Amino acid sequence: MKIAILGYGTVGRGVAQIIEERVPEVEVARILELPDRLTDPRMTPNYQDIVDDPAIELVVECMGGIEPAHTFILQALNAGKHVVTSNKAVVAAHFAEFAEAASKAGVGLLIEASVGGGIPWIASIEKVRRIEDVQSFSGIMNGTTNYIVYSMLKDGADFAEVLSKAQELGFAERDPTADIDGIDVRNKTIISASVAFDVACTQDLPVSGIRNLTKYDLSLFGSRDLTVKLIGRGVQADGRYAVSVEPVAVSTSTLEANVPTNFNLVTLDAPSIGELKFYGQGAGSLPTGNAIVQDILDCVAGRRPTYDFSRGLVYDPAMLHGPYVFRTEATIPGAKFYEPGAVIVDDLTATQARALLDDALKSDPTTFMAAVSANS
Ligand SMILES: NC(=O)C1=CN([C@@H]2O[C@H](COP(=O)(O)OP(=O)(O)OC[C@H]3O[C@@H](n4cnc5c(N)ncnc54)[C@H](OP(=O)(O)O)[C@@H]3O)[C@@H](O)[C@H]2O)C=CC1
Ligand SMILES: N[C@@H](CC=O)C(=O)O
Repeated sequence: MKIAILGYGTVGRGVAQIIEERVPEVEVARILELPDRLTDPRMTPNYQDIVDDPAIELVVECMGGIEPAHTFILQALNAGKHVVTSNKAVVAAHFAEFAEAASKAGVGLLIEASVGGGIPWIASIEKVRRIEDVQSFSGIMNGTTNYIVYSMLKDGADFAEVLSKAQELGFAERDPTADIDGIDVRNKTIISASVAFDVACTQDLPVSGIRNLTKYDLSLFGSRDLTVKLIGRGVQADGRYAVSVEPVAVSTSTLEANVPTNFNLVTLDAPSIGELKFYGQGAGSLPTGNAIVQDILDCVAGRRPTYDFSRGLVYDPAMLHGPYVFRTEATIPGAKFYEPGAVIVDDLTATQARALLDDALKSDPTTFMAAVSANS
């Protein structure tokens, strides 16, 4: 199969390398590159050269961002080309539109690399769904923030210093605020919920990140045998669902607490299979490239995933609730002493907690908030 790669950066190069070294049945025939970087005869700065070429059967989009990725993906699908993408921002924003275009054109839309990098997460959700509903999912879906927390704890490193190291290593987003403010996990949570629950998941979910996490916060939780992880999660039951993204204080004895460096760990729960955990590299050139090449090979083998967002589950924020700790100088209504400088509110929904955090940030911009896991 002849394919084109849009965007020759960390992920695009990983895809090309894996295909060249290991997958002779696929040929990277064209690469969309910027006009000042045309170093290979396959490269073109003009997308029409790709979309109008009938020999190109599949387009890999790994440019990132919303536009022009959104337009290029739609043009490819409408031209009858399969699309494989790692771009969670554009999939989270336009999933239903892409799915409809792919279905109309009778082509594949494959998005494995958009969540969990090299981990076969989306394919596993789809496999579970052949038999039964996914009741819940949760996990560490962002390598950069896991790497930050891990390095702060292990090496006593400073937040900013580790973040720039994550950028150098190629797994932080171009705009790393997407990582540290939870936006990247929000996109991955939206995509996971869409596939797991058949919902056109709202973009308006409660999202908090680890921007204000300090070494003091880690020692505060550490004194109670807890550590902090940025967790995306979703739950559904009885025609309702809820999703959230927030720092969670988890027991140091859990698998989540012990996930090192930039690894991811995602979990799903379903009635007959029970709890399933998936661990691996959630980012990086070759792991992410590997997930894309797996999607390409699935497409060659005829796999055309279908996505159905018509189930009509109702969003119910009350489904996700529990205790929340705030390290702040602001006054938090209903809060009790937790540790010096920190208070706890016994039961809040994720949405209520996010609203309290917004209020607290007005008087103390350094406020940090974390949910306390039920297993702690
Ligand atoms: N890096 C990772 O580990 C992972 C990344 N992803 C996702 O994959 C996507 C790609 O990520 P990554 O490879 O890291 O990003 P990079 O920034 O390394 O690569 C993107 C490349 O696309 C180029 N590009 C952007 N717009 C255009 C355009 N209009 N025409 C031609 N080239 C263009 C960029 O050029 P320039 O730099 O000059 O703008 C850059 O070379 C993103 O959506 C990201 O979120 C998903 C999983 C893991
Ligand atoms: N920035 C992301 C890249 C992969 O999705 C991360 O750190 O996990």
